[in-house]
Amino acid sequence: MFLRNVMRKIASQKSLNGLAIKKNYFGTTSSLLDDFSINANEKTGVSVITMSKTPANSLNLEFIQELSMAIQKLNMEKSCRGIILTSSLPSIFSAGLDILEMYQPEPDRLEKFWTEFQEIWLALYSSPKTVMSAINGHSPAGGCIIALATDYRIMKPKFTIGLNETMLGIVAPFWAEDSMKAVIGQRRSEYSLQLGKLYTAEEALQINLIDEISDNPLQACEDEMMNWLKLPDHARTLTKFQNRGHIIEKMKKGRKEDLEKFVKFIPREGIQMALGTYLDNLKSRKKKQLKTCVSDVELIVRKIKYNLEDYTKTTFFYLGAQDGILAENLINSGCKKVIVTEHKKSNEEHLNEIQNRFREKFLRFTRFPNSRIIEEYKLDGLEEKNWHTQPKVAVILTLLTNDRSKLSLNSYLLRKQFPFNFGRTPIFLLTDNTESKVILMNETNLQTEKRIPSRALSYMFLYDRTLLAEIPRLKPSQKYTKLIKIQPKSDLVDLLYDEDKFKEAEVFLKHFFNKPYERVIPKIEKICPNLGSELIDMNITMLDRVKDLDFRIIGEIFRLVASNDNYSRNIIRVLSSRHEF
Ligand SMILES: CCCC/C=C/CC(=O)SCCNC(=O)CCNC(=O)[C@H](O)C(C)(C)COP(=O)(O)OP(=O)(O)OC[C@H]1O[C@@H](n2cnc3c(N)ncnc32)[C@H](O)[C@@H]1OP(=O)(O)O
Repeated sequence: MFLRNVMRKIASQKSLNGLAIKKNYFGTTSSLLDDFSINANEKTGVSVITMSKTPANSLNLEFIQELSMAIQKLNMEKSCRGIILTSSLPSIFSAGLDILEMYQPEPDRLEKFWTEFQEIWLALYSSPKTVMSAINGHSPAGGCIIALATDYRIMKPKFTIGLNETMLGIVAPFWAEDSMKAVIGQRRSEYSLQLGKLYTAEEALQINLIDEISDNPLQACEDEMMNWLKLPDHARTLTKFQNRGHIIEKMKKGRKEDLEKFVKFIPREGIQMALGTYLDNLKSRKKKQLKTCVSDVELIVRKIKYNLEDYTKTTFFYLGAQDGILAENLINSGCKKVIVTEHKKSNEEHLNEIQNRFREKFLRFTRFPNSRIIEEYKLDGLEEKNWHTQPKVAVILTLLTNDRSKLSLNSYLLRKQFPFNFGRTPIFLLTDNTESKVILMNETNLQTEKRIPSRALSYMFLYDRTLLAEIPRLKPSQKYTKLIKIQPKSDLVDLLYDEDKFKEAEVFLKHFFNKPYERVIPKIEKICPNLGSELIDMNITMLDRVKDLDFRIIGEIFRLVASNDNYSRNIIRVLSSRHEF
């Protein structure tokens, strides 16, 4: 019966659940929420679905709904022969179900959530296409369930995978368990599930939970896919269903009961307590916790790769102050320097209040040119003209805005009135408002303006990669790809997240900072003739001035410098090992 249905579906390729099939689906499309994109290759018939829901590709209701819909569409698309699932996040394939959907849930949403999860599993497990997972990061629980629903799994070394539900005090659904058994066998499955085992890729390969290990799982999947696609689709698909039919039938028969069980089980007090504790542990695992954290900063911190402590010694520019709350929080959480820029008279009172409260911590408190800020610069003993030069090391723009008109205002101000020449200064964007990311789009237009050369912007994007991934409603085909293109080197992105490289740079810089710049540069130039001029070019000439800036940030700049032209990254290592510094 089941096979007959499958045959019918393959033969007709008619719409499923009323979904329309697009005439031509080749090229790249992205989900409405931009949580994933699909790249359909016309030549091979293979579609790559790349999940990009920061921070962890955790599966919430909306994400599952959209993903499921996309998979169902591909399942019906004649010209699609293979699907590869992967992730754009640097270390997570999928963190499984979004725990927040299960913690203190709303009954209706909880029901929908589980129904959709069942649906996506069915769409994958019973897909007539060849489906593969390029598991390029951790893949616990629901992430593993998704991977198990595909036909072939290739994983990057060192990351972990497994059905760890018992660790959360919950139980994997019977259909996930069945698919696990089908892959690794009854005994191993029972053992793994009861203990909530998470396996490294190497261990997972040993027990056949994955099929291969590769440093580039996506490429490896694409290569492997070609072998699968050599076979006639109908024969391969029918064989798949012969193998999986009983599991799919069992799931379909039991899904209503499974749903009832889930919606009863999850809200139970004991389960909620277990989930709450698990969530707390997940959060407290973070090495660096914010001491002071109110909602807006918390929001910001969720959206950036590094947490606020990484920025606390950095100079902040605070544009378009609405109420100064972010400035306060930055200061409370240890920020050494805050520069507040304000253009509106109406906010003056509040800003004055902040200034008074945190006077000793404010290096500069300013408004835009033509207002009395300039005098305040002078109060600080700095010449106005100095502030019309490029900021030395790092600028963090915090664009606190609530609506579009303010966005464009900020953008306008940044372009027309901001007194600094950003030059090559790395720019971080810190925001509490997803909409404000649109500002970046506006700023791309500024590439044509001398004031903010594209290189500065490219740094902004480097640092801002995770933010960009979150931009809602921004279609890759439009501005996003444009942004990506102006990254000077894509491998730099990886470098920025490489802890070891950070350390190297830090060691070097600690030596460096103990010496006056004039004495250091000639020595550097002996080893590397161009580095000194690069530094000057980058305006890091007054090292005594930037002494107290975060080493990590300066380290990043060094690595950017070092990796740019003819410098080898080893320079940093060589320099740091020389004790005369
Ligand atoms: C009858 C009931 C059946 C129920 C079936 C359930 C199946 C499930 O999928 S339950 C979900 C189980 N998932 C997990 O246990 C994974 C938990 N996450 C992790 O272990 C780690 O996050 C990771 C190994 C995946 C990645 O570690 P990494 O250090 O790289 O990142 P983190 O800093 O831990 O995470 C980043 C960020 O994301 C939040 N987060 C992670 N996982 C989830 C999740 N599943 N749901 C919601 N949020 C998640 C994490 O808290 C971090 O957020 P903050 O930056 O705000 O702290």
